Amino acid sequence: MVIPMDKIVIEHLNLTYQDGTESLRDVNLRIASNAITVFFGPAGGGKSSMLRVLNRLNDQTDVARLTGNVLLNGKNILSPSVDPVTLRRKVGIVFSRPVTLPLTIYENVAYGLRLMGEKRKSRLDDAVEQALRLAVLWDEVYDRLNAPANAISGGQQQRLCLARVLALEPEVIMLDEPTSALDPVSTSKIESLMQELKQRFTIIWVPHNVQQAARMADFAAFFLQGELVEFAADKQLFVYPKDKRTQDYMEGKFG
Ligand SMILES: Nc1ncnc2c1ncn2[C@@H]1O[C@H](COP(=O)(O)OP(=O)(O)OP(=O)(O)O)[C@@H](O)[C@H]1O
Repeated sequence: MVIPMDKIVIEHLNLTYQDGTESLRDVNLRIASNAITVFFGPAGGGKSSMLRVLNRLNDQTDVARLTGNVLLNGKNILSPSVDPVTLRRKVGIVFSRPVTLPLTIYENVAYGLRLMGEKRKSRLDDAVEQALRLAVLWDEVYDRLNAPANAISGGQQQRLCLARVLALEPEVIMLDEPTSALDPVSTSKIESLMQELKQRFTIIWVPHNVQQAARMADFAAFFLQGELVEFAADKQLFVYPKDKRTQDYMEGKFG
């Protein structure tokens, strides 16, 4: 049996926004590599805030206080010495609606690499193809790489966003309700794709409902009003929740 390694260790994390909202309170959590960890729970629980901490997107929002440690490969990413741009290459994010750039399919994937200074066409071509293949989109778009990105379907655009992240060779991929705007067929494609990609990456997934949480989870964390209420491996949390609040949420007693 392979024992999962901790990719990320979160210790005593507290986050308060400038308006006084305490969106995370003393969160302690270990995120395993080569696995899918789901963060689930009702709106306002702190899941998106947690993702934004993990790649320092919070640097650009109105955070009043952020304390605690977030260790990635043992190094505290909250330290001022960590460059957020470098961090965001290692910890990529896909949002709930596909946010494509008003560029061609090719340029959407090449964008981050060009920003990093890559100019060699052959390198860019290889990286674009490889990322599109990993995102299982290559066969659908290889003959129209110069078409505008918004000419493909919503499900394809979401995989394009994933390809854009993959082109930067990340270590962690975070997905914030990535299928909430997609039809069931596209949803199922993204779900099975991520089950494949977990062999190579650490994946954090905010599902859009409990059923998806249970389908996807190798580890599951239930967030409620800024608190990490419960965390468990496998599907345990969905079968035997220990906390009454987790159980009530899963039974639909509150939403
Ligand atoms: N920029 C901000 N300024 C002030 N409060 C914020 C900000 N962003 C989020 N919050 C608040 O922090 C709390 C946690 O929100 P967050 O978006 O992290 O939760 P969530 O579990 O992801 O919910 P959702 O599913 O609605 O996105 C909520 O009370 C929210 O209103």
